Amino acid sequence: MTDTDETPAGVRADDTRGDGLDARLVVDRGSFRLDVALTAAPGDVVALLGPNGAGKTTALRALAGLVPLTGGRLRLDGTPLERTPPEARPVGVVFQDYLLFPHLSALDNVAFGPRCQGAGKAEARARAAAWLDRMGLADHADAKPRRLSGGQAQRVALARALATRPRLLLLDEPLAALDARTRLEVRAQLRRHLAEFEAVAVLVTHDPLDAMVLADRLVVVEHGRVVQEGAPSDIARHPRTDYIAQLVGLNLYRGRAEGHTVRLESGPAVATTEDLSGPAFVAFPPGAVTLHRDRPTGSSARNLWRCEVAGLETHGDQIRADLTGELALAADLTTVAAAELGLHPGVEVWAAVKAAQTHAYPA
Ligand SMILES: Nc1ncnc2c1ncn2[C@@H]1O[C@H](COP(=O)(O)OP(=O)(O)OP(=O)(O)O)[C@@H](O)[C@H]1O
Repeated sequence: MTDTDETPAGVRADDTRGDGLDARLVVDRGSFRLDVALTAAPGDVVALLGPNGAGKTTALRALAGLVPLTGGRLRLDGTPLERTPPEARPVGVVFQDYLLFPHLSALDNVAFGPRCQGAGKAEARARAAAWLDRMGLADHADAKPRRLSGGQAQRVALARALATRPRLLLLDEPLAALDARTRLEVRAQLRRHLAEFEAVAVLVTHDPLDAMVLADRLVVVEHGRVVQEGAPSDIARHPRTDYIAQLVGLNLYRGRAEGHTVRLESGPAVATTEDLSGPAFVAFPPGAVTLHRDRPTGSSARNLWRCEVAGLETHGDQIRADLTGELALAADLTTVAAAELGLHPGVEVWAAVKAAQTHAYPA
């Protein structure tokens, strides 16, 4: 081990966290240094989020063994992997452009992993067929990648990664190659597959919505360092940097859509302009919320909630208010507006959001 493998105070040096991922990834690339600690329990979906050049892909490649660690540690289910070559790691990777073998059918692409792990041809193909079936692609088993749509190719790539029964699933910008409409559909499917996945999944994205919808926990990386991590809603309401306030500035809730309304799992209903039915997410930016001390009259906003100010934080020339009450949400307002409203923790406010400023997505 190198001198960068420090043990945090209070943690025993031989504590290997038997289950899941326990990593501190230190990678030097010229003048760039990545130094990121990542831990996750089986079943966790962690999103690495950050701007271009932050080091997300480097972290993912280090987990896969495609770039060597300069220092730190990498343990999966208690087993050190630093010296294990990529092909021998129990790790499945879905690359951004999928990297399917063009000359192989979808079935043989998926069977490739189990074959490499020593499965016989028939068994590998049977496993591959079962995965394609699970992905709703049984009818496309014989298709070559060029005949698959973007969404289908993405599912084949996911099936190929999962067919090896990885203990760590890595996804590099899994939705980036898709057009906006396909993306909605594939995001919802990917979310379901990740929810069923029993080991650790780490995905890299610079799309905050993908990160918030797909992951249980966000790890925000800037300049090779973790600047904040936590549950998506906590980060949105308590961003630690101006950059994160802008990046993860999204109020996002789960519920059930019926026409132009999404009834939230815990809380009120949110009016939207989208017409959906079934499980859905609904989101709106903190800037779309207007706050009032008295119940507004004559407002065209269809969404109106009684809230209390839990906290206020300044980000640049904006103030982010953390609100609790009928609905927990973040609201951005100017410092002048905050002063005029006399906002401080404990003050009761009405929060209004126009239906046109919310967006609903299938979940
Ligand atoms: N092969 C390489 N050799 C040297 N430096 C590299 C190499 N690949 C990436 N880097 C540098 O490492 C840093 C992190 O890059 P990385 O691709 O990990 O960032 P990222 O967060 O994934 O960005 P993006 O969202 O643009 O993909 C950048 O400063 C980049 O210039």
